[in-house]
Amino acid sequence: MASALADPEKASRLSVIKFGGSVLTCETDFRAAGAETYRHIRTGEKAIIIVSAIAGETDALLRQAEALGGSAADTARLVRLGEYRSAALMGLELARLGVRTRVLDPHEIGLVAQGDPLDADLSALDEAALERALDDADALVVPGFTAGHAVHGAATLGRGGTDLTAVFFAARTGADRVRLIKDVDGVYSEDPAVNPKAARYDALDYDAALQASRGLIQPKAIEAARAGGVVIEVAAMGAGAATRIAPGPASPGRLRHRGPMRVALLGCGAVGSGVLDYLRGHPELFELNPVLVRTPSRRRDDPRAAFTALIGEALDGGPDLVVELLGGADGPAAIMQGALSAGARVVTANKAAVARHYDALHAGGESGRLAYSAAVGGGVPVIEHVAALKSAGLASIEGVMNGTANFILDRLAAGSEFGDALAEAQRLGFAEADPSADVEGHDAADKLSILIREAFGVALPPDDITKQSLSEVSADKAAEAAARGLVYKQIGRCRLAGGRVEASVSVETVPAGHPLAGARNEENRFVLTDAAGRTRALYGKGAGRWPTAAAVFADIMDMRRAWSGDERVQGRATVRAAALKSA
Ligand SMILES: NC(=O)C1=CN([C@@H]2O[C@H](COP(=O)(O)OP(=O)(O)OC[C@H]3O[C@@H](n4cnc5c(N)ncnc54)[C@H](O)[C@@H]3O)[C@@H](O)[C@H]2O)C=CC1
Ligand SMILES: N[C@@H](CC=O)C(=O)O
Repeated sequence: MASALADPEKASRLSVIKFGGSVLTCETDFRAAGAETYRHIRTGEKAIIIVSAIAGETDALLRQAEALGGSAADTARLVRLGEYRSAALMGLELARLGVRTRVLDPHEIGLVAQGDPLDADLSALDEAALERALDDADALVVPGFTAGHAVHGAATLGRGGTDLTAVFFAARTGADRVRLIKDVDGVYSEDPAVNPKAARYDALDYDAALQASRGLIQPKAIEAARAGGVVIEVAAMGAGAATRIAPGPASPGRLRHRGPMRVALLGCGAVGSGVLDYLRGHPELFELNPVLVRTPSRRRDDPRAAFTALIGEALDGGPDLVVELLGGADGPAAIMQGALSAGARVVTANKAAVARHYDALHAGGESGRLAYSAAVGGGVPVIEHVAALKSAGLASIEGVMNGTANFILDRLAAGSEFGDALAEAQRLGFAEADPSADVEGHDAADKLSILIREAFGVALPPDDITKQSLSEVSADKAAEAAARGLVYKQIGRCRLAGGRVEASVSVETVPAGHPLAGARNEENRFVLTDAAGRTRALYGKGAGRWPTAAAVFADIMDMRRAWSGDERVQGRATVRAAALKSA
């Protein structure tokens, strides 16, 4: 099918992901759905997210319509509200993580159906409108199950119709992946909740899928996939493996279930507390040791976990995974080295420890056992992009890479006092425990030092990077700059010149039209440039509980998949050199 999105480079980086009512059982489930979406975005994919109503809402709305006894078209108008609500909740969750997101109602993208208004078939989509929306967003959220209707104004697509919406979008956009997220890890010969001995399939053709997946996938969606040549993946939240529904022979495949991974969480502050919530959302995947905090007595009323001040208790029994979120450099680095030597995997957001102990933390460690995506950029997946674009020959990186500094400068520009702006950044959980790290540029230098390692393989300790302090900037100076069309920014820069790396953290004014000038609040921005002058810009939230915890949790889920042998998951290589734009 012809499509404005059929450009192979764009289409191969586009996923359609559908979250059904079995995984959206209550409002807190949107947190897990957001984390699942972020996992795709951070590998460089764009995603169209199709959502169902929260479980039970459609039935309740149908009962309400039935009691009133209106027309089919008015029933469709009422029943669609469950999906509209889910789309809004998903948009809010993704925005909280800093994912550039747009929620689109059917009329904004010309999504139209025909036939019975309560069991309609999708017939039209304005692909050009969708492509325009994708230009400025990494995730588009669309309510499933509903569309406009030329005759009746509104329609729903029959039970399970969100599957049909997802397949229709995949067919029309040329996306190479449509993933239906369910509460099972694939299609079984029968419902495994009823018959635990039912056989799971790795692959099924469309006819076999129609037989096996009754009650799991809407039959109209399977027929639409067959007609549109769409490969459907059916998977559980967070899983790599999926059942693929595509032309070809059926292939049974039982997954190896390893049970919960034992996790030691060290630190439960701004970031650790968010990570604890994510971990608790998956009791089937993670078993928590007592969480390391300074004062367990202050946690008496926190029912989420057991707490301890003793590192020995936190690491008791040799956990499979250590998540370090303490802050500081030497102490945490020693703990992480010990854990790696003992064979554990380690995830951290600690840039000071990684920058200062890079060699020790990478020495002897099996590759892939240490991950620190959140250490640079918070929720902006800059380390992933640098790793993937390295082969294109990166020449320089510049960016706003400290959320607190950017937040303060933004507030100064709005007339706030320096002290008030800093206090607010601390209250919001952006600042380091010692905020002079943010203000004096040490934190940005730590991040730059890590990026230099990842991009150029060169060791440049953070202490050797020149820095400028923010403290010279005031509201008056910011106002003077604004009158001249300039904006103050703290900018980290590094570039490879004649085999040597030059790097600095400066506080300077840039013209309002500069790519870094528009960074607002705690936002981070990065511009990666290759030797041919092609650039790639990355934007997102660089600090704060949820964006950072989502990045940490994405690393944790990668570790869990590797640990359990569930590695059939898209990797970092999804970000391609083609993602670089000519200047
Ligand atoms: N807050 C943010 O936006 C981001 C933070 N990070 C990094 O994540 C890490 C954690 O940051 P936050 O959660 O913001 O810090 P935080 O200060 O809010 O939390 C750290 C927690 O660990 C506890 N802690 C420290 N040393 C301890 C020890 N020896 N024993 C027991 N408890 C101890 C502290 O009491 C505190 O509750 C840091 O390395 C930070 O640089 C990275 C990206 C963003
Ligand atoms: N203090 C840091 C936290 C994230 O790395 C910042 O403000 O950027």
